[in-house]
Amino acid sequence: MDHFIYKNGEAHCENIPLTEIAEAVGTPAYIYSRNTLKRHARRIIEAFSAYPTLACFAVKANSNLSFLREIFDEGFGADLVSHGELQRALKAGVKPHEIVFSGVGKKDYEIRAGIEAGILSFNVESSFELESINRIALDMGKMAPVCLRINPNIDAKTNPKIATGLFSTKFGMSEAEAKTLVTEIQELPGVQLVGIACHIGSQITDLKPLEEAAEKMSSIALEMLGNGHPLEFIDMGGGLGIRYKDEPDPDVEGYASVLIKHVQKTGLKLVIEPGRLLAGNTGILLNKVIGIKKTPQKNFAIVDGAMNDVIRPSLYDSFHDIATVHEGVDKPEVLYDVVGPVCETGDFFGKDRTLPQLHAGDLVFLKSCGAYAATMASNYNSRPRAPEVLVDGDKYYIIKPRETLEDLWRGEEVTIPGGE
Ligand SMILES: Cc1ncc(COP(=O)(O)O)c(C=O)c1O
Ligand SMILES: N[C@@H](CCCC[NH3+])C(=O)O
Repeated sequence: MDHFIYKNGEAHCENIPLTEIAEAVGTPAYIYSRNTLKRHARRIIEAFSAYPTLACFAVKANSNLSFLREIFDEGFGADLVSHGELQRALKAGVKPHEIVFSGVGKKDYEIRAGIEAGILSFNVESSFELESINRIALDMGKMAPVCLRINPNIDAKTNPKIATGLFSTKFGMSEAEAKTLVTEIQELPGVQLVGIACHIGSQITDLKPLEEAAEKMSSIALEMLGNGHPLEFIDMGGGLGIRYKDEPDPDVEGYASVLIKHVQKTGLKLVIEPGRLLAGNTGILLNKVIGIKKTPQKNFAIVDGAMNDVIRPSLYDSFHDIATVHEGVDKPEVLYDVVGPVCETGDFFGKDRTLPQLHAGDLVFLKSCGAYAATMASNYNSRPRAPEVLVDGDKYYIIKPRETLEDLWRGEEVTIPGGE
């Protein structure tokens, strides 16, 4: 979050005071630092430059078109999970042959669109999906590139809701099933094997499980290559975690070296799918205090952002740091639950947070909202989606305007015969 800094007692994103953005676009608003994003992207590319690697940004982390454009301009491909993400990535200028398409339940129209676009690979998660891809490709007179997503049964030591590499989850297939399917693929004229993939989870702060996965995947690849299966790459997924609270800063170079150490034994190209690592600490959600409510037990700071804007605290009990836009050095410190206006007890951004005393109208910001914030937003309680702003030095751009109240209502109603 190093491009969000206090100057003259007031928080800025790069050179722009957050108060200026609040005046221009209102609150709540997502604000991203372009230079932080560029720096993160370049650090990843540099860390993997010692080995032939394709870094595919996990579009689910942040699918704003301008945000994506910045990432693709730095040489990233895309990891996607839906037709919608495919369209957004293409619109933002990704090279189609640098796209991997993940997901346990791809529908026929999504598979067709991926084949039409000419993507690098479908990361196949089941035998039924392999059959669908083969059927659709043959129907289109094409051959679809596929990669088998293996579940390596490794504990990523992260929040269970975002762990994906254990057999108890719906993701991937066992090593045994993958070994059966690689042979079956030879009999399927509509698909061509290009690789194997895994993704063991998200917000992983220990390199050990990631290394264990790389070791396991490399040994599976060596065995498949030995049996004459023509692999081109190993896709190690994403997952390296960031600092939300007291986690270590991500060791991008250490991460690159543990993956490369094992994958290079196979001679295959490496694919990675980072999401949070690029985007998470590039952005904030700026909020205004609507009012302060005191009860015998608590002080509630009720802000205008809510769980529909950033759902991570409500959904995963995730910690996001909260700060005031004005430093408030001369103010007494008070313990607050920072909550939104949504009609749910679970609508909170932070509990028992010590902040300089707040009043209605004060601006507070929720940190680490560059990933899995705007993309997980909803219209719950019929609230409009917040705008997104990209700051670049002395300038800022509204890269998505606030949804208007009319947008929320328009085209929604179908009047049934006899209805009003
Ligand atoms: C298949 C796949 N790839 C990549 C990612 C991106 O993960 P992260 O944002 O933790 O890097 C995810 C999300 O967990 C995923 O499911
Ligand atoms: N949405 C999750 C992570 C992504 C999981 C995707 N497999 C989060 O906010 O942390």
